[in-house]
Amino acid sequence: MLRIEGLGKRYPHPERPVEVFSDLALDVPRGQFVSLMGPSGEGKSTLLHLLGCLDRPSAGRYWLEGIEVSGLPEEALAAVRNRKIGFVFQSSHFVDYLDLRENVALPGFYGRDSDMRACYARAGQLLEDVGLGHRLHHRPAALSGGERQRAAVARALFNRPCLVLADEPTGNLDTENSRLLLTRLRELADSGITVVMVTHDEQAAGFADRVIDLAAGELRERNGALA
Ligand SMILES: Nc1ncnc2c1ncn2[C@@H]1O[C@H](COP(=O)(O)OP(=O)(O)OP(=O)(O)O)[C@@H](O)[C@H]1O
Repeated sequence: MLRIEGLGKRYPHPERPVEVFSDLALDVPRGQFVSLMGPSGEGKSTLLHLLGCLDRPSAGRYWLEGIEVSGLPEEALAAVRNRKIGFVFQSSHFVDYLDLRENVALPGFYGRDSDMRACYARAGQLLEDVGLGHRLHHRPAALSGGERQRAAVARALFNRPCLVLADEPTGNLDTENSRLLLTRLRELADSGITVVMVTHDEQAAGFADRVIDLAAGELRERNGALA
């Protein structure tokens, strides 16, 4: 479902370019939940950005659902990003003057689906699925951190992505809110959506099917095998 080969990323700098990694390989089947761990500064977020088509690799190739996205022009890449990938970050930002349901429906207004009633119905259902059905008309600022992160998952799912990328999604959450969020990510994977999550938290990683460390420019499976 997701495959990278010889993937490299170098951030340019006039004096000292930063070579984060130069040759990563990884294969993730559909519906697998992968936790990406490893020491700080080794390139986990960088890799997640590449997988999310938010940035381009300096070397190597990337396929998503059989399409080589690393070779696509900017417009096509943006279409892949919008249609196939959902994002959840450590601190999720919402549009303050829109209510929760409008925020979750927002990706639909930019996309193919311009039927606003259908968009709102879908947003409402997604919020219901994360236990926020009673907060549809609340402003994002009125929500707790845990509720906001769950709403972020609802928003990430709006365009029916095949891949959800999460960068330390439980970083600011307590144990119970982390559990709720991770349970939802687990359910997504079980329903066939591929999930890649960066985390520093061993307990969070335990919700995944597979734990991979990124260190010293290499991806290494927790069982010791090279990814
Ligand atoms: N835009 C940039 N320009 C230059 N260097 C960058 C840029 N973004 C990241 N880096 C560097 O790339 C390396 C990897 O950063 P990245 O944020 O991917 O690591 P990480 O493993 O996610 O770290 P952490 O666990 O602390 O979040 C770091 O040395 C960082 O300083």
